[in-house]
Amino acid sequence: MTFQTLDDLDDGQRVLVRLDLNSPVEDGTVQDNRRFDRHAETISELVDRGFEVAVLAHQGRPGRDDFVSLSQHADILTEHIDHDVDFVDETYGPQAIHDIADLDAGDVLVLENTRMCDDELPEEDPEIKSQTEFVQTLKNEFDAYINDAYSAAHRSHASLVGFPLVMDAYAGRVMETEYEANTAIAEKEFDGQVTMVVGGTKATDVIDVMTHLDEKVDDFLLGGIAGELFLRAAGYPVGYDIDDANLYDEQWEENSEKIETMLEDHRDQITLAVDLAYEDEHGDRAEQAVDDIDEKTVSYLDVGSETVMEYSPIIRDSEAVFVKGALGMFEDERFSVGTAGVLEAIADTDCFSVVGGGDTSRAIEMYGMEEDEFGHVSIAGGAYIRALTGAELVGVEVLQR
Ligand SMILES: Nc1ncnc2c1ncn2[C@@H]1O[C@H](COP(=O)(O)OP(=O)(O)O)[C@@H](O)[C@H]1O
Ligand SMILES: O=C(OP(=O)(O)O)[C@H](O)COP(=O)(O)O
Repeated sequence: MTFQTLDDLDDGQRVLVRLDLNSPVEDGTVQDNRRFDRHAETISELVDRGFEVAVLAHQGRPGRDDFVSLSQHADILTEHIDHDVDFVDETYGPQAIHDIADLDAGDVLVLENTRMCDDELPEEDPEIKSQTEFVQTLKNEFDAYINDAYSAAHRSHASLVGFPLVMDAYAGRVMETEYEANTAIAEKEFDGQVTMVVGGTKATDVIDVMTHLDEKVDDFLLGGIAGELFLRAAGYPVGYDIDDANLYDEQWEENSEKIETMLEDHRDQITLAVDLAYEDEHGDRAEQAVDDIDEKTVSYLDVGSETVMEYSPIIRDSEAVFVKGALGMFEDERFSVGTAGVLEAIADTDCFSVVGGGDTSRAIEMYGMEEDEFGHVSIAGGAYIRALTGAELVGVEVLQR
């Protein structure tokens, strides 16, 4: 490992710490999850060592329902570290600078959602990000920058790649452990069948990575939004938006060519759902074989039971299984059949497994499984599958300079 860690940092300094607290939001309420647990270890260590700590993090994407303030995150973090965490509703404005100046040893202050600043997005070269007003203003307030956000390290955003170019930069404990685990996993070789379960809502991330994993992975089992897009490419009348959610059409525009090429060149490596589940007029789960769908009139929220029956033996025969993204909206028990079914099949075998994703890893406890039934549970989704390809993550690269 070539980056500096908290072991290289003298106690008691004023530090700017980038966490990934990006969480599911239900009806405006931020849901506690494994990311808080893991980052709490880094923050607790900094508090115990007398650092003055300001936290940078993002939540959601502009224009989506999950794009909310970090005020609730500060409260959740308080519970996890059993120590007061303050919040200021600015990222680098005058009030934020004032509150940062007021920090004493052991204080923790969460700054507002980085994605509320114009400079944070879009993805640009680290050099450009390092010159933004956001980075240039905050850098003067701190002795060092710590990046603990491995799960966001595939994004070239200001708060992730700008600071290491203009400040002393270190990896936090989560960055360190996730980097070590995922790099070792990427280097593993398997004699037997390697399976990747691909779901979730961020189809663009997974499709891009799938095109680089076709030699490493023998079988991709599809579900979630990516699964429906693949079904669309295979000629089924699904995989487009029928409401305001904007889950499918934009990602279809971005990826349709890649999906069609994957289907043409690697059809034998791709297993698609044979049935899908939706909410019927009584509010119950109903299932429909994909061959019987003439027109998409409902939102499909899970893969069906037949699909789980087809995926389970493939998992049982695998030497390694990688999961990225949920097969359905598992937070609602009616639509947990696909995600819980696949995770249970993995837990029941002695294959090597990795379950990744801030959201997906929540399903483990939610459906009565234990973390130690899996080889590695990563709080990263897109970052970990990108690491599997052997590619460096931009946020890690800048720490290694
Ligand atoms: N068919 C679907 N419709 C709506 N949401 C879905 C569907 N399938 C999966 N999801 C949602 O995907 C989320 C996980 O997406 P994503 O962020 O890509 O994965 P992760 O957080 O695991 O990286 C879950 O919260 C789940 O509710
Ligand atoms: O949740 C995240 O990624 P993940 O869903 O792939 O685990 C990261 O916080 C990155 O968020 P983004 O995909 O909105 O850039």
